[in-house]
Amino acid sequence: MTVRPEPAPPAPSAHDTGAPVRAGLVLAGVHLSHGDGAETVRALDDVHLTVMPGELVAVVGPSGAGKSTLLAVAGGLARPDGGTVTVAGHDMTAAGRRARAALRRRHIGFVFQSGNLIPALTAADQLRLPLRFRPRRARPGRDPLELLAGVGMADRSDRYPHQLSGGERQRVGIARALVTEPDVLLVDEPTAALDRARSHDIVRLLAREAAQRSVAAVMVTHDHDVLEHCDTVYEMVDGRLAAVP
Ligand SMILES: Nc1ncnc2c1ncn2[C@@H]1O[C@H](COP(=O)(O)OP(=O)(O)OP(=O)(O)O)[C@@H](O)[C@H]1O
Repeated sequence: MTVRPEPAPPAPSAHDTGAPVRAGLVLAGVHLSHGDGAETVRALDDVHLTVMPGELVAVVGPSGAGKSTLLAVAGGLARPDGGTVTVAGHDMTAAGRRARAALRRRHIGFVFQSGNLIPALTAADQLRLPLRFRPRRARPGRDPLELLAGVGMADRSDRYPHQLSGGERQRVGIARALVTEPDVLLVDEPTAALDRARSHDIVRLLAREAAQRSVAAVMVTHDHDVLEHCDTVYEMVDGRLAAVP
């Protein structure tokens, strides 16, 4: 695990071409408040974050610090009050609602706490669904069965969620998020329902996929055990994000 001071350094050059590598995700001066009047909560307070392709960033912090809000804004699910969010070079904050939804489907994969799978679909069909609904000009996507094999689920591709363990459901959830070949992966507490060994397996898998597929990945977690697999760790406190010294 390496810890990097904030703000992130300039993009490095690609070894083979000398071309600059474009950041997968950039949040610059992002603010967001919930509620109004005396009830206002500043959930994000001047947040800066740069995640390069291939990098797995962890965000830790106390309950209510703003971590889920950070993922919602990074994923274009919520619009910040100020600042910009850029995904694979596209300014999400400048885009209208429909354009933002298209950018989200084209460039972003989400992984949720417990997999969030659809009960009536087999593991393979969980992956086929987002491929069917991908927007025009999106990448063709990965082969669902190959991808399931890659996450250790080759012999369970025809199982339904209730026939899978918590760790297996999470593997399917990760594969589903990756099947559309996103530039950015946003991961919310992936180990919350898992034991220690499974938790390490899942975060190792996330780090491997991010590195091999040049995905910029952000994982929110309360699980300090798994931080060793992450490239950079940030802490969020009262809406402010800081690199962990
Ligand atoms: N829709 C909302 N309306 C009003 N306040 C909200 C809303 N969503 C979140 N908040 C408040 O914003 C702050 C940040 O919430 P957020 O869910 O981002 O925290 P978190 O760090 O993800 O917490 P946890 O670790 O418990 O999931 C909290 O004070 C929360 O109560």
